[in-house]
Amino acid sequence: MTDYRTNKKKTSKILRLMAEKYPTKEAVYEKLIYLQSYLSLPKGIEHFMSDLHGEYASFFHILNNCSGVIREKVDYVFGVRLTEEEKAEFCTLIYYPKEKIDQMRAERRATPSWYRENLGRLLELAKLMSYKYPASKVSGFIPDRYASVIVELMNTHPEADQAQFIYLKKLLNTIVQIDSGADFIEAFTVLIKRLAVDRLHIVGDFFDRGNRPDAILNLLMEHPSVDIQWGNHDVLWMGAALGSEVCIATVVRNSLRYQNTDVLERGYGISLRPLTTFASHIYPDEAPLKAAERAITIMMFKLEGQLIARNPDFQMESRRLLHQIDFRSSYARLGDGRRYELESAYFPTIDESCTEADVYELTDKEQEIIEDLRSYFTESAVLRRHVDYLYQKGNLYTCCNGNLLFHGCVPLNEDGTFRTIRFEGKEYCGRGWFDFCEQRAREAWLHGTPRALDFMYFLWCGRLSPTSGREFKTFERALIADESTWKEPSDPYYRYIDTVDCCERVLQEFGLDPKRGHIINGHVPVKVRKGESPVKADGRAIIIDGGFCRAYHKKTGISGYTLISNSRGLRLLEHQRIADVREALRANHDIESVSETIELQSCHNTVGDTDQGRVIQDEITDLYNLLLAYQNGLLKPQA
Ligand SMILES: O=P(O)(O)OC[C@H]1O[C@](O)(COP(=O)(O)O)[C@@H](O)[C@@H]1O
Ligand SMILES: [Mn+2]
Repeated sequence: MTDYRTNKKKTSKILRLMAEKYPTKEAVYEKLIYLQSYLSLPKGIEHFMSDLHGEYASFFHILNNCSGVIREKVDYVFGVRLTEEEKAEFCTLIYYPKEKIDQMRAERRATPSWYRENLGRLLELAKLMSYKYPASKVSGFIPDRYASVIVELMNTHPEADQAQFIYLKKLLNTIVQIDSGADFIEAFTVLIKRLAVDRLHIVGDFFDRGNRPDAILNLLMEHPSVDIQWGNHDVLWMGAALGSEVCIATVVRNSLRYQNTDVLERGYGISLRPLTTFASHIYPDEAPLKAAERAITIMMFKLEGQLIARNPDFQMESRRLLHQIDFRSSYARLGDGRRYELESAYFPTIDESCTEADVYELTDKEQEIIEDLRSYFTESAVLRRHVDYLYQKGNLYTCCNGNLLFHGCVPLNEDGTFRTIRFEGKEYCGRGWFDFCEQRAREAWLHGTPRALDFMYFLWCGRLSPTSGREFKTFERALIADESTWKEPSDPYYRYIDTVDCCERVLQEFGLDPKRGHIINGHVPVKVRKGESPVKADGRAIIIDGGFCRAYHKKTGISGYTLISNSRGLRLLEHQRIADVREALRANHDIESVSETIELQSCHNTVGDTDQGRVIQDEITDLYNLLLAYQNGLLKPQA
C-alpha cells in the first residue's frame, strides 16, 4: 500500500515537472514526434584512441581528418568526379582550412571561383554527412556566427529545381563577393568534423614520453563530445598536480628521462632550476639532465619506500629495495636472494652507515627541493585546469553502448578467476575493485587526503592497480645493468584476454551482454612488427595501444590506432606513419591508414539500440503519460 502511494506521488511529481517543460498538448506532440523518429536514425560514429603519450602532431592530424572518415566520405561523394589530387587537396582544406587558405592566397590561387567551387563541394559533403542526424542536431553543430546562412545553404535543392539552382548560386556568389569566403569555408569544416565523429573515447595515457600532452588536452577541451578512461600515466600526473610528493618526483623523473622538460617548464610553468642546480653540484661529472635524473630518482625511491611502508595494503613490499643496497660494495640484493652489481655505487645523498629506516629519509636539501616542486605543481593553474578536466570527463572505466572501456586490466588469479583483493579490512574483486579505486582517486581530488594521494601512486604502478597490473621494475631498470632483472611480471589478465571465456566473464561482471559487447583496452603496445594483433578472442577484446608514442615505434611498427564503431559494426584503422602538418600542406599528404573490419553486422544499428536510445525511450514513456494526464483531465494543459 505504502509502495503504491509513494509511487503514485512520485509519478505525479514527474508529471508535474514534465508539464512545466511541456505545458501544451502541441509541445508534447512536437517532442514525441522528434524523439520517436530520432530513434530510427543510424547510430552516431564513435572513435576510440588510446596511449597518445604527448604526441600532439599525430593526434592533431587524426582529430582533423577524423581518423580517416573525412577521406572516405570525400571518396564516396565525389568518386570519379574529382581526380585523386583534387580530392587530396580538398581533404587538406578540410583538415587545415586556415593554413590551406593562407597558402592559396600566398600562391595567388585563392580566386573567387576557387572559393565558390570549394564552398559548393563543402556544402555537398556536409549535406550527405548530415543525413544521419535530425535537423535540430545538425543546426546545433553549426558555428553560431554563421548559423542562419549555413542552414539556408543546407536547405537548398539545386538538383530539384532551376529556381533553387539560381538561388544557391546567388548565395555562394554573395558570400565570396563580400569577402567572407574564408570564414564560411572554416565554418563548414567545423561542421563536417562534428558530423564525422559523434563521440570520442580516449582510453588513457595522455602524458609522458611525447612532448606536448598539454597541447593535446587544450585541443581536446574544445571538443564537444569526449569521454576519458584514465591511464596509469594520467593518474600519476593527477596525483602530482594534487600534491603527492612521490608522484611529483616520478613525473619529474619521467620528463627528464625523455628530455621533455619543456612540458613542465613552459607548458605548466614548473621550474626545475633548484633541482638541476643541486644535481650538478652533487653529480659534477654528469651532463645536467642526467645529473638531475639521478638526483630525482633517488628522491623518488626514498619517497616510494616510505609510501610502501605506510601502506601494506598496496602489497608493494617487493618494490622497497633501497635498503637492499650494500653501500660499501657496489651490489644490491633482490627478491630472488641473489646479489646484482649496480651500474654506479655513488650515492651522495645517502649516508652509508645509516639504518634501514634512515635510508628512506630525504636530506634537508632534498626536502627543500621536493617542497619547492610541490608548490609549483599544486599552484600551476594550467595543470590544475587539465587535471580538473580529466576528473570531469574521466573515469576508471566506462560502459558505453554495450562496450567496456578501461586502460589496463581486471586483476585475475593464475587460474583466470577474479582476484580478491583485501584492502583496509574489506574484500573487493572485479567491478567492485574498480569502483573502490575510482572512489579513492576522486577523494584525492575532492579532499586531498594523504591516503588518497598515496593511492594515486599505487594506481600508477601497483601490481594490483587496474590501470597498471604490472610489477614495475623501476629500481632494477634504473640501477642494475643485468637486463634479466628488468622484466616486469604482469597480471594473468594480459594472457587470459586472448580467451573468449575470460572476455565474456569480464563483460558480464560489468553488467554487459557477454555475447555482443567488447572490451576495449590500451596500455600494452601491440607489436605489429612481430605479428601481434590488437584483436583478441575472436574480436571480443581489442587492445588499441598502437603506439602513438615515438619512443615505441621500433617496437610497434606503426603510429597509432583508431577504433571506429558505426552503425554497421567495428572497424580498426592502423595509422602507418607520423603526421606532419607542413608535409600535409606541401603535398596534400594524409596519414596512410589501413582499415580492418572487425565486425560487420547485417543490419544497421540505430539510435534506438544505444544507451542514449534507452534514455530517450524512457522520456517517450513519460511524455505519453503526460499526454494521457492531459487527456483524462488529471493535469490541465495551458491553452
Ligand atoms: O603505461 P606504460 O606506457 O606501459 O608505462 C609504464 C612502463 O614504463 C616504465 O616505467 C618504463 O619506462 P621506460 O620505458 O622509460 O624505461 C615501466 O617500468 C612501466 O612498465
Ligand atoms: Mn599505460
